Amino acid sequence: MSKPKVLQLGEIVLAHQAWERLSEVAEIVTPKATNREEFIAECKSGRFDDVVAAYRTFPSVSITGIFDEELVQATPKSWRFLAHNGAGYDQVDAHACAARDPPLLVSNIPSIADDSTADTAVFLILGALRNLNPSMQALREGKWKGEPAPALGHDPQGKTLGILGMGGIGRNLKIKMDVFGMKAIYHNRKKMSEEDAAGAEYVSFDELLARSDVLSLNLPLNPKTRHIISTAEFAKMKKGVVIVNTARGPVMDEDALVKALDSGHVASCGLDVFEEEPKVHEGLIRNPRCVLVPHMGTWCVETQTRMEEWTIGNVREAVTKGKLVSPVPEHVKLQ
Ligand SMILES: O=CC(=O)O
Repeated sequence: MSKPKVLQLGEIVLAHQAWERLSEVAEIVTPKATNREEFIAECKSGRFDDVVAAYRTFPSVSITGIFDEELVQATPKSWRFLAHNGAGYDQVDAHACAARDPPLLVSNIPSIADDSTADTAVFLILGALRNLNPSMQALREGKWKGEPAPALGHDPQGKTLGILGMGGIGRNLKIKMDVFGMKAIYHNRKKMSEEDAAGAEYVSFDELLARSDVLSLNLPLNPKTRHIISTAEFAKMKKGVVIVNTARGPVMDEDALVKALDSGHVASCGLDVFEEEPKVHEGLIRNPRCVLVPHMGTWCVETQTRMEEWTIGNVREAVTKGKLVSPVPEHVKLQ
């Protein structure tokens, strides 16, 4: 009997053994396409007609484009599962996938990226709050601390950390920043149990904006959260607030952030994500008070290995048992 087919969209960099073991239960196929137009044509050509599940990475978007309605409608009906290697799945329209007949069920990686993403947020909070970037830049230019010396930074101890989007990463960050003496408040659509919020205080959105000394964005990107932080929201924040974003660039209006930085209303920021990656707003590049990291939140051997293994586990479950281990929340009830 022939094995079910798995479509590989993107490279396996670390979990080679798990990937090899997958070929005991599935035949791996790879696309010939090098861009979206070719990929859609390949889907329609019948070449993927026996594909049951696909493994996908973030960079594979350069071949397929966004998994939107148009692409989902071009996929063959045999293709029932899409295992995404990442926590955030804004490159995949989960609603369009659910609406297809039969649904194309999507999985992500649930908690594996929490530590490394929260660690990146800790780095950005400390870097932005302590104003470390100008002196680091000056040192590399042979100017020691720089002339004049940079403005003094601030200690985290006793400051209020506002977390917008208290999920696994927000909770992990809250616990880590307890050690630095920060008091955490959070806003979600719904209040969580004390235990899930790790003791952080629940506040309204406006109260979060008004009380935070450091505001950390930890919410997923979707049509409701796009530009959730813009001019009106900056106006409600304290003068001298520090903004940190390890979620997705488009949850914040970058133009509005640059204006708020230029006026001094926002003192500094730490960003791992940008609105139009890999493009970075000129107003952020020229401002030494911005600590900028090129989307490295999970860029660690251990985390990346576990992410690949987990995603391969989803593919394996799909082809052997006809279900996913960790479907995205919107698809839990569909399988
Ligand atoms: O950005 C990284 C992820 O969503 O896993």
